[in-house]
Amino acid sequence: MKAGIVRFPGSNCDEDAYHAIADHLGQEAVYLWHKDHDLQNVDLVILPGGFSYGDYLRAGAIARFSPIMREVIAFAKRGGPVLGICNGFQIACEAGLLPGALLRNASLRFVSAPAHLRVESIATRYTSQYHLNQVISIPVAHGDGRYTADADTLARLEGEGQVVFRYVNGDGEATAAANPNGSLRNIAGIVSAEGNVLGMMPHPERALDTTLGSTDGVPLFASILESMLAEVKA
Ligand SMILES: NC(=O)CC[C@H](N)C(=O)O
Repeated sequence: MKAGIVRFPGSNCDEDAYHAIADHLGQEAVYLWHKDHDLQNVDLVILPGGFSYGDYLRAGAIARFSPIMREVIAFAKRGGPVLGICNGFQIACEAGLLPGALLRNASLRFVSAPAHLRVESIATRYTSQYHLNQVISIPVAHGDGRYTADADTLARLEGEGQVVFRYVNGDGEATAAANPNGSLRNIAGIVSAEGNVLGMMPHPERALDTTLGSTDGVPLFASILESMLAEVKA
């Protein structure tokens, strides 16, 4: 598998994403500069976390117009897998690859803390290696993570099983206190209707080593590889 990690001015989780692919999965990883027009035949695009363009206007609102995004959007429309983490989720929403938007945290504060998530769907290429309803610990670090969408979109996401991760407490309950940013329905991550684009505010690439406090991000990257291998065999 060859993964492309997009670097925007202000990306700061690009090297962590590279580390996840190259060192944990042992797969090829390349950086894709935001001004490039060529995806270099990658099998997976990662839109990493950070503060692209300093989050000016709105997080992700400028990055969405970077030249590489035209290629990323075309890749996604062809069914190519795109993983948007944190700022990458914001960019994916701004680019129309995922429905809804990420607003300023309800607290108006940047939040950096471990968060419990419940895995709401294992029928995705990103979560097949988890158990359904598994409660995992993945860190969040954002100022603009409050997921919002209109009522029809929310109903569709819930009805079609597109809500993939929800903020919960340690007992797996989606309470208001467990919600770090005020996201509607405690939504932490969603997948596109076609299943190829996943956006999530928490950082699975920061939960791959025991020294960092959690290895609960490992199954996410393992799921991606597993789905690629299954496609090669098919
Ligand atoms: N770590 C991240 O990607 C978070 C940055 C993001 N732009 C924010 O909401 O603050």
